Amino acid sequence: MISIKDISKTFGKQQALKSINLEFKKGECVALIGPNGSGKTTLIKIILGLLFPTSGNLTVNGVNIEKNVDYRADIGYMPQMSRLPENMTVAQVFALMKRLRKDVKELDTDIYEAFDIDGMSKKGLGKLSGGMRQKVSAALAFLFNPDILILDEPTAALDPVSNENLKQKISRVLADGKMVIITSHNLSDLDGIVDRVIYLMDGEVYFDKSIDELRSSTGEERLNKMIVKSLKPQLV
Ligand SMILES: Nc1ncnc2c1ncn2[C@@H]1O[C@H](COP(=O)(O)OP(=O)(O)OP(=O)(O)O)[C@@H](O)[C@H]1O
Repeated sequence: MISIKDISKTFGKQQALKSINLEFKKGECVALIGPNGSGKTTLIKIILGLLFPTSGNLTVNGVNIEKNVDYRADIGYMPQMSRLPENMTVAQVFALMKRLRKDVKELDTDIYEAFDIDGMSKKGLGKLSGGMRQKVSAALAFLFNPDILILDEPTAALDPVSNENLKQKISRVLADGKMVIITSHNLSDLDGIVDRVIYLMDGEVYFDKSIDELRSSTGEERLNKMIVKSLKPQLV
């Protein structure tokens, strides 16, 4: 579905990504984790076409993304910091997005309903709490039934019930054959939903392993313990 070949990205003298090679397949839920500044958001932005790589090649469903940007319609993105237009109400932003995506006939309103977006529809986006903003971003990410979901720290501001609602929704879309890439520093949020872990460090893939491999190599059941045991002692 997504094929990343030799992708590097530099910002001035800072090399944010160093020759990354990765393949993402249908139905996979991949955790993209690593320390602050390891390159997770840069990689996500490159997949989304929001940043161009300095070198390398990226194809989505076989199409080189530099040649065709239509692939973006197949990706639902929940950013770490949503840049929502502050002067619009919640209702207005959903109306606008629906007008822009008239091509999508079947909307997925599960998260919209679970998060009671109607209940905040008259509020201005600039007046929402952090958790409310995250709920609006999540509802928008799922709304147009994308094949690929990219969720950057999706649970950081969510209350426990909403967090659980989101996890259940992720499991359902995976069962439908969609692909999910998720980043989080809170590894317990990823327990039970991810089936592969990519650990980035200093812009490089430090390891890329399935949960089954991690379980058998570490003898642990919880993701955070698997990760700690998989890192060299000096890095823990
Ligand atoms: N627009 C930019 N200009 C200059 N440097 C940048 C820019 N964006 C990212 N970087 C640098 O690239 C490196 C990787 O940053 P990135 O945001 O991808 O890390 P991250 O793994 O997402 O971190 P975090 O866990 O803190 O969100 C960092 O050293 C960062 O300072």
